[in-house]
Amino acid sequence: MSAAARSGKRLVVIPMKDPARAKTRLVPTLSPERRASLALTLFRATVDRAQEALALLPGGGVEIAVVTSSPKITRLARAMGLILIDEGRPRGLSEALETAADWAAGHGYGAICVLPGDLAAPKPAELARLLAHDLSGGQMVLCPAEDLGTNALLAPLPCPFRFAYGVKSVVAHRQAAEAAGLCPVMLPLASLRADVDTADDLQHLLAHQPQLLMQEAAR
Ligand SMILES: Nc1nc2c(ncn2[C@@H]2O[C@H](COP(=O)(O)OP(=O)(O)OP(=O)(O)O)[C@@H](O)[C@H]2O)c(=O)[nH]1
Ligand SMILES: O=C(O)[C@H](O)COP(=O)(O)O
Repeated sequence: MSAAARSGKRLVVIPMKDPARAKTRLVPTLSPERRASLALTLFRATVDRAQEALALLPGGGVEIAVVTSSPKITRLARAMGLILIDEGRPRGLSEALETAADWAAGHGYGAICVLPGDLAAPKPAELARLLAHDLSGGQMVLCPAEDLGTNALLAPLPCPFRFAYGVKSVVAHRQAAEAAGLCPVMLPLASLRADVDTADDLQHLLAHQPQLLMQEAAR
């Protein structure tokens, strides 16, 4: 497909570390094997939900990519039929996403939607609502996490501000987008408020989505 034909298209980008280096906040709670397994479970669940969301959208204007430096995630993403973006040497989440946004702009996509790979249970209908959001009038969209992280972001390409993932990043992203002349819209989607970072998040997942962890054990 030519760049011109893609300009109305949107790219969902899921950033993913190597599972062996992931979920370090759970070091006191889980063994290295279980941390890696949890990271993979959450990644697969996020991809599945994103694929279900795409099926709800008419017209096929959205594709899914993974940005990673991990050989294991590269193999898995290929097997899942996803677009692969090589982040090169790992330099952090915002830098990996800058690489992905540059790649997407260079390949003619008109907008990027960043979804972290550790969302516990995003609802496909809510993801579809985000992915279909109108970006006319310079809008961009932020879905805040409970802890004021950024659990989803939809921005036009080329992206006129730099990513600022980290503590209270939704505030930083809002300010950066405004400073770049965009109009940030806060979209507090209920199923995108939680990700799985801490032992408390994991307890919540076990209490409310035990089937997610059982599916992985059965693989
Ligand atoms: N490609 C890429 N993805 C990253 C990087 N850092 C974090 N991620 C991904 O971004 C999402 C949110 O990551 P974090 O919560 O910051 O990291 P985590 O490994 O899940 O957990 P912690 O180690 O406890 O911070 C997850 O899908 C991570 O795999 C990075 O440097 N490169
Ligand atoms: O800005 C953020 O949301 C975080 O850096 C990435 O998400 P998490 O650490 O809350 O998973």
